[in-house]
Amino acid sequence: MTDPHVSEAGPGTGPNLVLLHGIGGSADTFASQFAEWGDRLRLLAWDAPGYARSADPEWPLSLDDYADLVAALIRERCGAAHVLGMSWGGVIATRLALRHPELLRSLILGAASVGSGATAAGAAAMRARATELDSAGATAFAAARAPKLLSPQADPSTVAAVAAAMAGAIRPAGYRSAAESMAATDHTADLPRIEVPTLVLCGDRDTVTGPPAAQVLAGGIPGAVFVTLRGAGHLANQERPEAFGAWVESFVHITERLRPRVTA
Ligand SMILES: O=C(O)CC1=CCC(=O)O1
Repeated sequence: MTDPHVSEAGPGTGPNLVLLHGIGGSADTFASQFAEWGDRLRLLAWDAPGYARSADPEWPLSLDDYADLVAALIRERCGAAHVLGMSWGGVIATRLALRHPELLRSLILGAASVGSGATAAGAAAMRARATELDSAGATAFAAARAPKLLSPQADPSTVAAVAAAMAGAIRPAGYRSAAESMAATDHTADLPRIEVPTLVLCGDRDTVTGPPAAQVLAGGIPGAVFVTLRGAGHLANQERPEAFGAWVESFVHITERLRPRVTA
């Protein structure tokens, strides 16, 4: 497989922050974070295989495959990193923390869940999405999906921008592979094994995963910090970038100070 596209910014000295987009996104859905942090954090955001500028996967990838690709990216580009995943990206980041904990300085989960495989209905709904994309096409699919990802207060121009970005990012091969990896995953029993400092964020107006799914993560991961962002829907990093950014940047710097653990 050809290497996925990675958008990069920031000082080579770090701290390094890897950004993993959701199932309807791309590296560009972190535009606000690039604008805010680009001069003080080293940012690396991929277009997952089959999304935006990255080539389609030759076969469907498992969640282990996605996590191992991110692990390879971190090893090649920066050695170790803070990892922020939104939604599906958060599910990949969780698997990365389980499989390659030595590569993570911290784990930051935005609008994430344990995976759609936690319930049979969730898994079926996720698989049905890929079929819907096949039949509707990217533009109509994204136009229908975008309003559900923002709070009811979001202005129409934000909804239109989210729809346009999604339509430009998604293709059937990438989306189907992502949806299948979500549908096949339930991390509930694995959460207590996560040893990486973890921040869980979610918008209080998120009706896709929302506070209940975030609370399962925060309750299951030892020592996790849990933050609810008022007025944000599922795409909290796009809808409330200032509040989202303040929490994430603060957590990155706090966890940087946890190391090295030098004994006196
Ligand atoms: O498109 C959506 O419904 C939002 C979403 C679910 C999983 C993910 O990554 O994004």
